[in-house]
Amino acid sequence: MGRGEFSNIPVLDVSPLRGGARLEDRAGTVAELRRTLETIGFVYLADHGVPPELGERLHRLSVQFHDLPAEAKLRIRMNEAHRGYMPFSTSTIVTSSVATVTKPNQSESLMVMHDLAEDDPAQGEPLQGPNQWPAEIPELRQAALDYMRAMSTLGRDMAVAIAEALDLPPTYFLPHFDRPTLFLRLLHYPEQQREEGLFGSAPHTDYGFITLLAQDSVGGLEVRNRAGDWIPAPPIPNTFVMNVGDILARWSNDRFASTPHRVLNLSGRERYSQPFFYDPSMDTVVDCPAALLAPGEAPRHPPVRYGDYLLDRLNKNYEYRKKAS
Ligand SMILES: O=C(O)CCC(=O)C(=O)O
Ligand SMILES: [Fe+2]
Repeated sequence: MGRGEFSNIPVLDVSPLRGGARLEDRAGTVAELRRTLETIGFVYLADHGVPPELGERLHRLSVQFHDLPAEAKLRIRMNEAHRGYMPFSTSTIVTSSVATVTKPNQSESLMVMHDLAEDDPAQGEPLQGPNQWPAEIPELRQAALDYMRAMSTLGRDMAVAIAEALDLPPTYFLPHFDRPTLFLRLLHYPEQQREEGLFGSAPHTDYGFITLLAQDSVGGLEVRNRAGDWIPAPPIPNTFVMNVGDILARWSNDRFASTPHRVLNLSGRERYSQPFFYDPSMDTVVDCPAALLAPGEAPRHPPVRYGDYLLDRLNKNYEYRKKAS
């Protein structure tokens, strides 16, 4: 199967990739992971070790949050540190390499990032600041933090497996995730009409390393193959959809595919989803490992500091940041 040639997204049992499994038990799963990240860039993770109650609890609280009156949500409107509530019609993906996007996404969301202690020396640096929690739902904070912790364990397991899939030492990426940049986005998509150029989430690729998505039972996520067909990525209970982001594609010298996807919620129901973006430390320099290059071959991209790259993308795509940049 060549790059982009797919008509469905496979389910991978990743229990052999969880911490502690022996190398010889991992080889088959790693090979399958390599194949699917090269050709599709998307895969469902089954038997991933994240307790289902954590995601279910967060989902219930996300529904409660989005049910709050607009004034309550707007009290925690997104801050300069990229944490808080994003109302409808405030993000337009102008950096999309995939489509000319002009209509804002039909979604609202609460953005949570890695939590910083008040006395953390990084406080005040770009994207390092306080999370904002709704006073009306005090349980949300702990539920989100518990979920992010469990998902970070899975993210780290996947970073090890991804290194193996690239024939790098298993620990290759770990120093780059010393202080990982984490985003948990609690998204709400109202039902929408079919209309030219109107999307819950317009066609885009993700910025970061990997995305681990939990979605409810409604469906609407679609992934583009090489022929230009949009392949559904329907909900499968107790799995996450994992996909390769642009910075992993770049790190891998484009061996792994950061594949365009979109959300269209034509179901007639409200849709909720919880993508978790597991990204490297802000200070990490993303540079193609020499081991991925043939003798004399040049890397396809110059090295970039992840934090600089990320700020550039965010400044272009989010209304609230445009004035500042
Ligand atoms: O809600 C979804 O299913 C996908 C969301 C997404 O693609 C994103 O937030 O990057
Ligand atoms: Fe995405």
